[in-house]
Amino acid sequence: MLKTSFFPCKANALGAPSGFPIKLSSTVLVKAKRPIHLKASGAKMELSITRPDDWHLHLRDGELLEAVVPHSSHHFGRAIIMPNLKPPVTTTAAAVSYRQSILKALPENSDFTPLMTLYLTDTTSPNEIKLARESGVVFAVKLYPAGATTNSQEGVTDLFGKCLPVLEEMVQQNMPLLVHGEVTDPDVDVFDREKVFIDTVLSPLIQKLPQLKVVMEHITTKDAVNFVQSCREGFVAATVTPQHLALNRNSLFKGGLQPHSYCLPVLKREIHRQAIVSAVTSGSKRFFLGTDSAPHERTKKECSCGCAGVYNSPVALSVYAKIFEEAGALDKLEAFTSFNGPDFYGLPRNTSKIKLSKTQWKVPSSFSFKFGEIVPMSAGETLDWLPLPLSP
Ligand SMILES: NC(=O)N[C@@H](CC(=O)O)C(=O)O
Ligand SMILES: [Zn+2]
Ligand SMILES: [Zn+2]
Repeated sequence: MLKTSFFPCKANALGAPSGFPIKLSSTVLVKAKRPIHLKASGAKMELSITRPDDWHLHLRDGELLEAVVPHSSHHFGRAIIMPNLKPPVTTTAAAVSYRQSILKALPENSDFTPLMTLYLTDTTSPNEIKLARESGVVFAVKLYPAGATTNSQEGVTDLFGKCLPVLEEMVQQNMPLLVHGEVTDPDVDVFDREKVFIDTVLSPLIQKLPQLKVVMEHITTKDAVNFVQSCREGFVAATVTPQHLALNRNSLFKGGLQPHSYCLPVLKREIHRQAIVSAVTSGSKRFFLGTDSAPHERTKKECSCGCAGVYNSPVALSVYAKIFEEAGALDKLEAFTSFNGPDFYGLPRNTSKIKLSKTQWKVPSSFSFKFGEIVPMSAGETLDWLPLPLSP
C-alpha cells in the first residue's frame, strides 16, 4: 500500500495552522479536510506545555492503525498502547511485533514512542511477565474482566483464582496493572459496575498486594475518585478521558440516541463528572491523561448493536484545555498532560514543548478512509483551543 501522501494545505487534519505537514496514509480521502479557523479577536492567548503523553490509547491494527496513528503521534510523545486486538496481544513476542507495525505506520520523521502492554488472561504465566520486563518495550499488563468491553472475551474470568502468581511476579518486576474497572455481572446495573468493581475486586486486590502498581483506567465516578485518593500515592493512580470530563449521561440521549458518545464505562451523572473534574484540576499527582481514544468505523457505531468507544484523539488536547480553563486551573494542565503519567511509570518527562493557542477551530464531521468513515468526538463543533505543531 502506498504511504506517501501528505496534507498539502497549511493546516493538517488536526487543525495545526502552519506549514507542518502530517503524513497520512494514501487511504485518507478528502473529507478529512482542514478545520475552519475563526480568527480570535485581540491578542491570542498561547499556552506552552511539555509535550504530553497518552497513557491509554487504542491504535488498532491494519488499515485502521494507519488511519488513526497520525492523530496521536502529531502531538503526543508516547502512548500506552492497549492490547485488545483480535486476537489480543497476550505475549511479549506479539507485543514486539505489534510495536513494529505501529512504528511502520508512523508518519515520516515521527519520534512518537509506543509503550506496549500485555493482555492478561486466565493462563498468562509468571514467566511471560519476566519476558515482558526483559523486552524493554512492554510497560504494563492490562486486565479486562471477560466480557466487560470491546474485545474482552478472552479476558480474565477469576482474578484471584487464576492470576495471583502472575500478579505476584508483576510486583517483583515493578510492572503496573492497568484495569478496566467494571464488573460483568448482568445483575449489576450498568451505571454501578465501576463502584461494585472497586468494592469487590480492586480494594481486596490492593489489600492483598499493596506493592502492586495499579492504574484504574478511564474513571467515571466520584467513587473511583475517592478510592484513588484513599490509596497510597505512587501505587494507585487513574487515567481520565476527555469525554468523561466533558459529558454526562444526558449527552447519550440529547435529541435522540447519540452512538458516538457511547463508550465503556458508560457516561455517568453530572455529580460524577464534577467529581472527576475537581480531581484532575486539583493538581493531584494521582490523575493523568489517558484519552481511551477508541476508533470504530461509523457503520459499527450507527447500527442496531453499536460498539463502545469514542474516537477523541483529534480533539483530546482541546477538550482537556477547555476543562482546565473553565475550572480556573490552566496552571495545573501541564502536570496532568505531561508530568503525572511519566512520574507514575518511572519514566523521564518529555523535553520538547507544544503550544496550545486560544483559537477557534471546527472539528471535521468525520474522517473518511478507503475502508469507511470514523466520526470523532465533538464532530462538527467549534472548539476553543488549538494545538500547534511541535517546537524544537
Ligand atoms: N472504552 C471503550 O468503550 N472501548 C474500548 C475498550 C475499553 O477501553 O474499554 C475499545 O477498545 O473500543
Ligand atoms: Zn476499558
Ligand atoms: Zn480503552
